[in-house]
Amino acid sequence: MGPAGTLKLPGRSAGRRDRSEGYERVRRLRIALLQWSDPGVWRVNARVDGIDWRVYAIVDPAFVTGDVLERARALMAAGVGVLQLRDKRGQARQTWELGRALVEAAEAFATKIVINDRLDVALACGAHGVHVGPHDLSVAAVRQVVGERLLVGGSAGDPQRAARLVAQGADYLGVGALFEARAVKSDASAPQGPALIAAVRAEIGDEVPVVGIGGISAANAGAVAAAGASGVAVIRALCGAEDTGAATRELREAFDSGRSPGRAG
Ligand SMILES: Cc1ncc(COP(=O)(O)OP(=O)(O)O)c(N)n1
Ligand SMILES: Cc1nc(C(=O)O)sc1CCOP(=O)(O)O
Ligand SMILES: [Mg+2]
Repeated sequence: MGPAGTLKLPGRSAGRRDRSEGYERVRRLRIALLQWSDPGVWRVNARVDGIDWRVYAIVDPAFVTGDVLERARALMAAGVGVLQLRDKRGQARQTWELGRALVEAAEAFATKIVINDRLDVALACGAHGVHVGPHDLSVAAVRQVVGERLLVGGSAGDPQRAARLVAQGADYLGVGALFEARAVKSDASAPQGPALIAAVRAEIGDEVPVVGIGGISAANAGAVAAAGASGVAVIRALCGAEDTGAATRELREAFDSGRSPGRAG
């Protein structure tokens, strides 16, 4: 264990604040060189590299119009890089069954399946990853259980928490709420705007992919990209869309329109 409960991990052994300045400079230079030699590709680790983060779909059965599995398949067919199952209905059996169906469906696509909140369900259904927030298991605790096996995402509402999560071994961060989202998540913060993404980037640099979340649609995805996000995590604009494929494409195009050239996907 490192200071303040952070775990010492192979390859990413300590948080930014625990490292010497010299080590930090060399590490940043290495990342910058790798990114420069092949822009558009993350070089964090094998779980993260090569994932298209631009559209991170969150399938929440409470907000899906129509059949959940059909909606998820349409999202995968439309090329979402990551699909999170956010099932707040509270029955592990139900979530596990849906999770298994998603994992099976994803075999035909390049989509990574992430389970929200529940590490046990993520492991049991063979998902690629798990996402945890401030009221779930900590990123450090999840990492201790899964080692390098699973993609581990964490929620950050401010730059300091973002840095702590990276130090604990988070593979990526969900950062919000950028726009109004309290109709979906009653304890979401008031809108922080895309400036929150810029503040997180200023704190953690390009260490891990960062997806913005909260009230994101094609109308504001470009601003989220321009602030330095790797992608947008979205529930309503995808789960409630009449045409899933068209909504996904619009979101991706809007995100691309705000992106700086060379930023890793
Ligand atoms: C990608 C992504 N980012 C943030 C969240 C929110 O997680 P959390 O704060 O644990 O809230 P719930 O979604 O569990 O209500 C997320 N799910 N995904
Ligand atoms: C699940 C979630 N987490 C948030 C956070 O701020 O961490 S906001 C949010 C809801 C996102 O739904 P929509 O895309 O429909 O606004
Ligand atoms: Mg959670």
